[in-house]
Amino acid sequence: MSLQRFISEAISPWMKSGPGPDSDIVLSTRIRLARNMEQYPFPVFAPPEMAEAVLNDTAAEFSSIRLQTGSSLERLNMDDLNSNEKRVLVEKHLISPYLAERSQSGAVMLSPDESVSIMLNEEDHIRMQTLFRGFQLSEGLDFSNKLDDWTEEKITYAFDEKRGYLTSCPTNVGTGMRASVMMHLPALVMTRQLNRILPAIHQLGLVVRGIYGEGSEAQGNLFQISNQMTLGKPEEDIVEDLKGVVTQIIRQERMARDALMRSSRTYMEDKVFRSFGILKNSRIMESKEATERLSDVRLGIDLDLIKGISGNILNELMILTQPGFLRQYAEKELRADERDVRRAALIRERMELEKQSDE
Ligand SMILES: Nc1ncnc2c1ncn2[C@@H]1O[C@H](COP(=O)(O)OP(=O)(O)OP(=O)(O)O)[C@@H](O)[C@H]1O
Repeated sequence: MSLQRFISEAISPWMKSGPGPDSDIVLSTRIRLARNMEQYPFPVFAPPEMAEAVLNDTAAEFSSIRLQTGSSLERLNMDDLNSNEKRVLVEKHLISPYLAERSQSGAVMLSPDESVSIMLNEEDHIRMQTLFRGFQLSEGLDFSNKLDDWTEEKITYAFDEKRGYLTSCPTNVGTGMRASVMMHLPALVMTRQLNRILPAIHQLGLVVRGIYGEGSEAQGNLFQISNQMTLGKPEEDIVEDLKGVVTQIIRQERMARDALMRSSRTYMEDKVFRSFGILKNSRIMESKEATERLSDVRLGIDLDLIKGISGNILNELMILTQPGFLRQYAEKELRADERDVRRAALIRERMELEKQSDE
């Protein structure tokens, strides 16, 4: 396993193993735990030699983990990567932009299928991320708890009896957990119902973010919904509350899709097949248009209008057509207009491949 493997394919192996529960609407589930070591200052306050000690201590422990498949985690030091390699890892959601900027004493430990990513010396000493196909909050929490228990046997966490796990940012104190689902909600957007639902979600103590997390805009009708509160409730209750809200949203998105298909089937077919045709034929494609068209095609696949194309196309092409990946394939820096040409070519190529594999 090498760096090349992690940055050459847009779609992580964990995404490829078939659809997950409710994956017509929930693309993936993520659990993130923030943890710190008791004996060292938090990363923002740690002098370089202490940051290095944190990195060496934690990386040594995580290297000895054996996952269910018998595989181990691979360490990538930020120092050893060039800026585009880091950008690609950010585009794949495997590291944060913050870690990418922090070259000294920052690292990530990745499982071969990329479902486990542990950032070291990010905002906290340890940020453990686990990703799952579809809607799997309870399964995700179970697995993260196992990873956390295993780590806690080796590393003494900064923990306070009253406040729970101590973290750099006060918004993470307590459980240190963010549980989230990435949802594709085109019908709720089209019927303008999401504008009504979003404020209600906020009132329930949940956050809605775009595809690239905090501060990112919603693109391609993809919305990440996660817990805001980390204090005062056990992890299981936080996850149960989130599950309840997500289940409701799934129901409403399905009802909106059904209603649109009943009332405006021709309009829906036109929208889906028009985007499909444009993606298969364009010579210039801006990223905003690409994400919108890809969302239409994914909806077409989920409504069974488009057959023989994998539902993963949305996740894959959204990542593959980001600037870092495009640069990686071009093997040179690209201007924005050159990127648009390459993006269109890549999408056409990928669509052609899907067609061939269906024949
Ligand atoms: N359910 C999910 N499936 C796939 N990727 C996700 C999911 N949830 C979040 N992500 C990705 O994880 C990255 C981090 O997200 P975000 O900034 O929201 O979380 P965080 O780092 O845990 O946040 P914070 O530091 O604000 O607590 C982003 O790239 C985001 O798109």
